[in-house]
Amino acid sequence: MPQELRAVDWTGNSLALIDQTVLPHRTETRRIRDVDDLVDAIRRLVVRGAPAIGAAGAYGVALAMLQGQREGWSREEVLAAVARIRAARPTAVNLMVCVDRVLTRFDDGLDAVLAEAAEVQREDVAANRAMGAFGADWLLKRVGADRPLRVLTHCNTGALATAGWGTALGVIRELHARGRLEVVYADETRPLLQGSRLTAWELVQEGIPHFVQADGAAPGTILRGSVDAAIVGADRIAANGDTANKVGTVGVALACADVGVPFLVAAPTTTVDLSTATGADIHIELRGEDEVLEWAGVRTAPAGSRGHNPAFDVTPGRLVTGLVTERGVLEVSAGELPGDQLK
Ligand SMILES: CSC[C@H]1O[C@H](OP(=O)(O)O)[C@H](O)[C@@H]1O
Repeated sequence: MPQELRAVDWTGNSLALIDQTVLPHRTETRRIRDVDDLVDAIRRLVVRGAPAIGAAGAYGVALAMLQGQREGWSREEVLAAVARIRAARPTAVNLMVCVDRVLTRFDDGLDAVLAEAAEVQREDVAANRAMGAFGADWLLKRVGADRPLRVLTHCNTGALATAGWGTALGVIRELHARGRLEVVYADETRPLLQGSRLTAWELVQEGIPHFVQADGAAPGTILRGSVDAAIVGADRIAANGDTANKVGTVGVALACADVGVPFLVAAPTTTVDLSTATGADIHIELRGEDEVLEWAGVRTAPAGSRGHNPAFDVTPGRLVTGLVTERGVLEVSAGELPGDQLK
């Protein structure tokens, strides 16, 4: 079942990545043995989602060590290769945090690096399960437990985006498991359709009732009173609660604020970056123009049009009702996050 699938897995001498660029129509696994192939896989979103690319980066340290053994690299060349993995995408802080954590074991050897990477993966699944319970408890208490809930989500935050279970989709899974979920509105999430291709795939596999909707439908769905809450993931959370997440998220948050619908962000503490003061300091990845000018290789915009393609936007902390982490739910108001509860 999808919640148990592993978007990232270590095979003993290579990384096995579910190729998320071909889902839902094909389920294919890519075997990655070289650093350049891992960097490419992260950049093309073969593997994607902040915690999942964090796990891939963690095992990437071992991958660089093994390739270095095969190709006779110096220590400096191995570390330079790891730096390329660490820099493969700029916004999701999990990639840097997880690579840096595993690098602390570098001089203890390959087995120690692999053990640390496996711990990163185990901890992420445990964090997601805890978030699911905390988030479901909070929603049922806040919105009321007299009927099942209608929840909106954006992008994909499920098992595919993590080491397992999911963050925001993990909360949705928990509500479903408790019989407290009526329906999910899943934003298709242009331009790469993580919602209609990946979230929908995970929901269909588990029989979770849902609608796929255009991103542009989300504010109207919220303002018309069709959802009880919105819950999304995150790629980097600044010290004041400003949250970088898939582009289109801030529109959901603004609509929720306008009508008083709770807007929750679900993310492990590895996504919180207390060294980044505000959302203005978060590097937002600008991706290729063609992703918005064509689909499946077919040009949709006229020749002569340019594409503006920020992969993320920043939701101000003042719009975040609550931050769900493995430590519990923080009611976020404008101002500093309680760092002592997040690290
Ligand atoms: C569980 S974090 C998922 C997070 O990552 C996604 O971005 P991308 O698909 O570009 O890796 C999106 O922002 C999700 O909320």
